[in-house]
Amino acid sequence: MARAIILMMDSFGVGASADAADFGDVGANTFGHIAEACAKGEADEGRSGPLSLPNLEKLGLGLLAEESGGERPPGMNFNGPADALYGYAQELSRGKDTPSGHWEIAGVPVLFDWHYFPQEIPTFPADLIDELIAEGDLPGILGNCHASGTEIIARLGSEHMATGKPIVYTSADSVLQIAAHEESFGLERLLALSELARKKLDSHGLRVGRVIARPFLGDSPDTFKRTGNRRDYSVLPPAPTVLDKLKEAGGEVISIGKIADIYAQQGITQQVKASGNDALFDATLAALDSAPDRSVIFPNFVDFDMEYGHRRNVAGYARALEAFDQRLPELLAKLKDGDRVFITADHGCDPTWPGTDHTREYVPVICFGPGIKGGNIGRRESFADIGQSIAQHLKLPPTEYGKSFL
Ligand SMILES: O=P(O)(O)O[C@H]1O[C@H](CO)[C@@H](O)[C@H]1O
Ligand SMILES: [Mn+2]
Ligand SMILES: [Mn+2]
Repeated sequence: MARAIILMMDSFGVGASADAADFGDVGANTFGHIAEACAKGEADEGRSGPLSLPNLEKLGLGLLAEESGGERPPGMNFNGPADALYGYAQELSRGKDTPSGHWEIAGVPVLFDWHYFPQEIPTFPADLIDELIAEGDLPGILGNCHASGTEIIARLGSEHMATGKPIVYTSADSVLQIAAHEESFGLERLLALSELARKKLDSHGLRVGRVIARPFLGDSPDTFKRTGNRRDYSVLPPAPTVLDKLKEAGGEVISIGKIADIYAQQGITQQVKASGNDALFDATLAALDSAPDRSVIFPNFVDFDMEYGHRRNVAGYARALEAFDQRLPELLAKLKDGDRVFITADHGCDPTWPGTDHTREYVPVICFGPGIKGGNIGRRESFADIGQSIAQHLKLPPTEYGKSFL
């Protein structure tokens, strides 16, 4: 049995990378700053005291974070030896966005520049929006600016419901996001409009990473809440990833949560939907019971990023980390000979950092499984080392980028 399980802790950075200055992120450290706030008693909502991650610590998380961030995050007292291979990786891709991070982990760094919308109002090109309004049969749009997704539905949600104009916005990422009410506007209509926006961007030659449909419910700024029916419409990865190689070889690639969307359905053989970190973990455990030899089981734990990182909610992020840590023994108990678990992240999103966007950081690289001897694998030059290690483990043709640590 040879299987790979990739636990993607979306946005769990472990310290500003060497090129963080290019992104205005020198000093950012998602993990380090959460641990500091916890140690100071500043993250006591729904939890209390120093950050407690005993299971991740035994896998080398504190040890690797000391190297990547320059000091041991407070609360991390385990001195080894670790039960896992542990290190950290810098990103070759030029963006600190979700597709870049994910594709690079699967062996395909993004070496071109995405199209980003300017910090102006209106932010989107007039001809693009005119076509979207005409072909989408809309009375107009709201927003047309940079925004945080929860803030903009609180501000414009009521006007949206009254006028039927969808809220179209972007962020520091290469994204066009459309928020609309699931009932008053309609979920199917929102998804169709998002697909249309994807086609329009492509036909205008704009290399925008993703169109994201952001459905929400509620009837007032206090009750508006985004639902689990979010959909991402990504461009295709520029080259075959290790997932494509496994699918091609007849293996199973099981997407749990938004993975399939992030890879634009490429190289995916099964899709499991789940919303929220706990349900995603449950689905991962269920997949472990059924996945055959030569499988990749790939969940994305999106709450870290979407619910806490972007919302700059330190206590919430700490709670989610502790909850994730507490579930790891369930996963360990299910591993079979030949299983290799990889724990990593796609970028940072330091909840103590100014603004609401991602931060350019190193990501953790942890690998363990039955019979594996732990040890320090140091600083990896690309996230692609994970893809290459998976290619080797599953006896697939090598990926173009990355060095195996197995
Ligand atoms: O503020 P919200 O809508 O959550 O947007 C965030 O989510 C997007 C996709 O992950 C990112 O581009 C980021 O800006
Ligand atoms: Mn992400
Ligand atoms: Mn994000």
